[in-house]
Amino acid sequence: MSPPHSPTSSTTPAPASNGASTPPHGIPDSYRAPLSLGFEALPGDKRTHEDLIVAMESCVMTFLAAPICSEREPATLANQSLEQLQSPLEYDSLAIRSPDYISATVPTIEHHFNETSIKNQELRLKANLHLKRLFNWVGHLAAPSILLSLPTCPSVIPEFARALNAALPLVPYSTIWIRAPLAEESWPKWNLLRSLMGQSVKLHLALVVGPDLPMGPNENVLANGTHEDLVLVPGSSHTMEPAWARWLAEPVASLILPADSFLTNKKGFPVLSKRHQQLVRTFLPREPYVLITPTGTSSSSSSPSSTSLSQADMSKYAEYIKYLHRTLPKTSIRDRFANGYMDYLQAPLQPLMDHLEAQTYDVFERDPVKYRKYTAAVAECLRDRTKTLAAAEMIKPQLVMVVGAGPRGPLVDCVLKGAQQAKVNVKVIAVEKNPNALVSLKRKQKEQWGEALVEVVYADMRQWKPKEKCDILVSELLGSFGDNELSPECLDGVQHVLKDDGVSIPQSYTPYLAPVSSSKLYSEASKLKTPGSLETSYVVMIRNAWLTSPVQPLWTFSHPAPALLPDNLHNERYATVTFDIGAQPALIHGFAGYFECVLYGGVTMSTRPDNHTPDMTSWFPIYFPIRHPMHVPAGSKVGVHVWRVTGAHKVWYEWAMVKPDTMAVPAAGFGSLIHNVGGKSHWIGL
Ligand SMILES: C[S@@+](CC[C@H](N)C(=O)[O-])C[C@H]1O[C@@H](n2cnc3c(N)ncnc32)[C@H](O)[C@@H]1O
Repeated sequence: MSPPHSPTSSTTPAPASNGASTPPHGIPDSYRAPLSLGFEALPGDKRTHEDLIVAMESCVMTFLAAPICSEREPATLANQSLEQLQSPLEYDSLAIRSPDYISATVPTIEHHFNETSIKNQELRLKANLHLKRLFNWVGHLAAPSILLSLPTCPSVIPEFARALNAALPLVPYSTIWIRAPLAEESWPKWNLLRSLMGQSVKLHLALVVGPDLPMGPNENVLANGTHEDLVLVPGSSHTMEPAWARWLAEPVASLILPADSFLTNKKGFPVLSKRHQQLVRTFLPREPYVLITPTGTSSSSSSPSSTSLSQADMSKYAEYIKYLHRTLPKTSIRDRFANGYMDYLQAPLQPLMDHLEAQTYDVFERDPVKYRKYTAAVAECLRDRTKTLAAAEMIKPQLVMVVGAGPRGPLVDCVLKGAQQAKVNVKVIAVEKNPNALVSLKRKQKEQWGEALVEVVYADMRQWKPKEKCDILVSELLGSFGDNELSPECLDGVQHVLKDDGVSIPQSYTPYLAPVSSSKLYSEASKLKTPGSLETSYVVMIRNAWLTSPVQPLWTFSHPAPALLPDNLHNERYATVTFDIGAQPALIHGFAGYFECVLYGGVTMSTRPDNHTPDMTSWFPIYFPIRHPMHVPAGSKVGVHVWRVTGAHKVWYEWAMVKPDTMAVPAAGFGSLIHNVGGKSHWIGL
């Protein structure tokens, strides 16, 4: 486990747990993410801003998107002079004229960046002036967001990116929503834009979910509408089609549903196809602004057409989306636990070097699943150890040592419960090095267990010299990456107390990893601005991300360790794993780590996304960033090299990502350099 620890940012709530975070309190079973639902008024709509707000409220919607200008923009700015575009806006030319209702309004802007304008110096200047003029007005109104379309032609994107960069300071309170169709060809363009803009955190996506949803080249939708080869949705137990998964890694602020993406049911009401429903249901828990837009925004176009929706129609669409939201599956225990901590980076705990706080232990103990697993493991182990004993020998209790017992000794309770289930006598010794935890542990011994049944010892397990050896050694010293809270080093130091045929629970553990694409995690780590923030691992409930390939194992630690070498050399590890990138190119931001643990025999615990122990909340995944996001083409490979290195007083990881098929020299843009050399940015104290 990893307990509560210092948050990496002062603005986010502080979490805690087994390499994990403090769970949110009091989220009811029925909790659902809130729904923000709005409609889009198109250019040329004659209604005033106030009329649109009234229409929005009468449909019980929460926001609207509407053009800033009252007239539809002509296709070019040829008829406007440079002087006109430099002068203040005319009151009559504006549709959004005051900050009234601005918090419920997303102004939309028709820009003029296209193949013609970028080749004509005057038109290019005009397109820039026009954008700045409107951004200036939006900045004046302090609108929370602005919506504008991704240029369709890739050659236009560098100029568009530069113009946006230049205009961003004019809208300090706004985020930019880039309207782009959810289509294969959109992603490289979006990726180019945000890369040119330096991964700006102000840039978000407004994804247009058109009538034709993309499908990967080798994918197959079965006759019953289900998909052959689903991928996991990070931070949940759900799956989705591979061609859509990459969008989960993007900062999707809004989901735009054009009216022509809906079908009409027998009663004449708009409904979505099964695939559309699955897609919308996957995104809804991420709380996007759902925007209904009139017919004509097909998946191949990023600009809306010009037919408005009647109020009666809008209400029908709104009702349907509300129905989808109402009927979302119940939030899982894990999701409720992690609510508010999704994508929130935390420094991994150091339970060996630091003394954990009371609140951290409280968090650990809120996960009944882990303790049920330990109880089952102890019971199975006790049965196995005693099945060949004669009745007379059964009278002598099995000696079980719980090392790192914590303040309330929940693992001691597991041992006693397991012994009861196995009908085997036990004697328990609980060892703890945290003096504050001893206070409550002693009290529990006195008031609940009794001194005859449970002995309490204040000691660092590595230096402890008990009089007798034990049958079973129980511990829980695991971090989000398995061995990253120094379970191997602690258990090596205490394995001399185990009889020759004694058993350690856990018996072994194995870290797993997968490349992760997540501009969110990367920008959160970059934002920290601490030296080495991109060479440090973070415990984080990963959600806004795409695992580009299935997880693979690195190495295994088994206990008792077969041989101990001087200077802890036997606990050094190196592994290299190669991942196939599927049918879509990706931008990799590092790798995500998990672990699997064999407690005893068939009793296991796992945080792997593909076989996570149901409802277990004790561990969040771990994120290892790379300094330079790595572009990988479809069908290529990514190699990850990880070292576990030990020194006299510390243990650390070093890592590098490379492209094994090109053998490109690691450098910015190709692959990462070796990170955290010598543990310079992050290490775990022995
Ligand atoms: C992750 S907590 C687990 C607490 C409790 N066993 C549970 O499962 O809820 C690990 C505990 O091991 C203790 N610990 C870590 N290293 C230790 C050492 N070398 N000797 C004794 N206790 C240690 C910590 O103080 C902490 O209480």
